Parts: sequence; C-alpha cells; structure tokens
Amino acid sequence: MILTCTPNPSVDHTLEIPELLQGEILRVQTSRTEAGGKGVNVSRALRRNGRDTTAVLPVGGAQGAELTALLGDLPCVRVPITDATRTNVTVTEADGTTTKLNSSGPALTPAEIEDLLAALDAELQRDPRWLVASGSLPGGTPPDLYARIARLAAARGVQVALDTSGKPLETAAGAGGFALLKPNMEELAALLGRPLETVGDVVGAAREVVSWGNGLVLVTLGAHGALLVDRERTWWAQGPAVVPRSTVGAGDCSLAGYLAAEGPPEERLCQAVAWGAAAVALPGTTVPGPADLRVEEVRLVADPPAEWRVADL
Ligand SMILES: Nc1ncnc2c1ncn2[C@@H]1O[C@H](COP(=O)(O)OP(=O)(O)OP(=O)(O)O)[C@@H](O)[C@H]1O
Ligand SMILES: O=P(O)(O)OC[C@@]1(O)O[C@H](CO)[C@@H](O)[C@@H]1O
Repeated sequence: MILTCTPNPSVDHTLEIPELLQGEILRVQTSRTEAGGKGVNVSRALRRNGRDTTAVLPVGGAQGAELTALLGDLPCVRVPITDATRTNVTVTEADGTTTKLNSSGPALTPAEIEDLLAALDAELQRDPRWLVASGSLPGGTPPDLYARIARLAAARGVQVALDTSGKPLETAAGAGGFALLKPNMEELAALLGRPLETVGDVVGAAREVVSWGNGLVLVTLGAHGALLVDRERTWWAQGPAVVPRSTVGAGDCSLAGYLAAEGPPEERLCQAVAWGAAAVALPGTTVPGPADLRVEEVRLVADPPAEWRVADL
C-alpha cells in the first residue's frame, strides 16, 4: 500500500478556452471539476492503475463536502477541519498552455494539525511501502510540518517521498531523512538559490540535496523529461511527444509512476516519464490509466553528458 498525505488538498476547477486574452470577456468551451491536491492526485493515479493506496487529507466546509464527493471510492482518511477546503482554478488554452490560480487554502488550528498527524500515524502503522507527502502547506501550518511527518514515518520504519516547494521544501530537505524528493527544475533552482541550465547544473544541485541526508532526487523537467540522481549515478529519460492539453498533475503522475514501478531506479524513471507524459495529454487534473501509458516509447540515457542544456533536450 502507498499512503499519501496532502495537507492542502483542493477542488480543481478547469476552464478550457481557445486563448487567454487579458482584459477580455472570454467564452469557456468546457469546464470540469475534479479532486485535486498533489498527494490526492498521486493516490488517484495509483488507484486508476490498480495499485493499493490510501489518501490522508483535511476537509472542511462546503468545498470539503464537494471534494469528498469527487473522491468517490478512493480509500481516504478525511480529517474534519472548520475552515473551508480551497478551490483552485486552471485555465487551459487550445495550444496546451496551462495557467493556474491556486488559493492559499484554509487556516488549520494547532488542534487540527495534531488531528492530521494522529490520523497519519494510525495509517503508518498499517505498514505502507511508501508515504508520499505532497503539496503546499495550508495557512497557520508551521513550515517544519513535513520534517515532523518524516520523523513520524521514520519511527514507524516507512520511507517518505516529498513533493513540495518554497519554504516547506527548504525546511524539510535541509533536515534530511527523505528517501525521495521530487522537485521540478524551478523548485530545485529556488531551493539552491542559483539558476540551473545544463544537466551538470541540475545534477550538481540534486547531489547537494542528497548530501543533506536525503536519498534519491527525481527532478522533473516538464517537456524535457526527468533526471534521476543518486549519490553516484544519473539517468535521464523522456516520454513520447504528446499534444499537451493540461500539465496539471503531470508531476504527481510522474511520482505515482515511479513509486508504482518495480525494479531498478532507471526502470522506475521510465515509468515516471511515461505516466507524466500521459497526464499532460489529458484534460484538467485527469489522471492516466493503463491504456494511456506508452512506456515502450520512452528514451533512457544513463549518465547523460553534463554539458547538455536542459532547454535543448
Ligand atoms: N509538455 C510536455 N510534454 C511531454 N511530457 C511532459 C510535458 N510536460 C510534462 N511532461 C511530463 O511530465 C513530467 C512532470 O512534469 P513537470 O516537470 O511539469 O512536473 P511538475 O512541475 O511537478 O507538475 P505539477 O506541479 O503540475 O504536477 C515530466 O517529467 C514529463 O515526463
Ligand atoms: O498549491 P499547491 O499545493 O502547491 O498545488 C496544488 C495543485 O496545483 O497541485 C496539483 C497538481 O500538481 C493540483 O491538483 C492542485 O490544484
């Protein structure tokens, strides 16, 4: 079983329009509402591909009830909170350009944070294969929440994969103890405080993160694929070219693919980019199923040259 924890889940509302023109009245072609939040999406992708998963998340208010309904039969532990769950808005254009408006989310009280951690600890005792801790932190949450979660998991002998950004990423990655981190290139650059342009830049940055006491780093590069970096080795992989429809959740599906896969790290990386590419071809926050995955079309390179420029991949 793969357990996910999403402290700041969302109702994802997607509007599809031909072109985003500032200051104009635009007619929406289609709109969709789906369950969202990074860990929730990892669980949805795993479930869609027949893997055992449970999602732990706080829910509150009318949007919390809507999120609960959207989650359907996904195995979940929902922790009640007073403030309302957020709604995030995505605008996708005909060429696949994706613009996201993410709300900061509800303010969790200290007691609600403790309830979330207690619910998570109970699930950790079911001996999951991984805990995925993902997404931004809601208001009022101390930035060390993910470091606390990592300590809870370590006490139960469960390895943790982390996907977050900004201050929560800085605090957690700096404390160490994560078996896997999944930043995208911008998040990794912000974490290290320097621009990353070449494969060598990205690998150097990822190794620095590993040296803080973390395991592997899976750096997703959008359309340019992904790099998997450990202490000694590096692999680059790229999925099939797709016509992008919405990039929302591509990173979550990549992480789900990596964790769902068996075998050596490079095979897991191939699954990751195949799941990510498949997600991009689907609308809104829709996650791919087995028929959408084109793993046989993935290109894999072991120890790619440091001088390769990511933008040219
Ligand atoms: N335009 C694209 N074409 C093909 N594959 C893509 C494209 N964008 C993303 N992918 C695939 O999805 C993976 C994850 O994408 P990305 O790096 O954008 O994640 P992310 O920024 O974490 O996304 P999100 O936060 O929206 O989940 C990439 O490694 C790649 O395999
Ligand atoms: O605001 P955060 O927590 O960083 O990201 C939230 C979010 O953009 O991430 C998912 C896609 O990865 C969406 O389902 C959701 O709306």
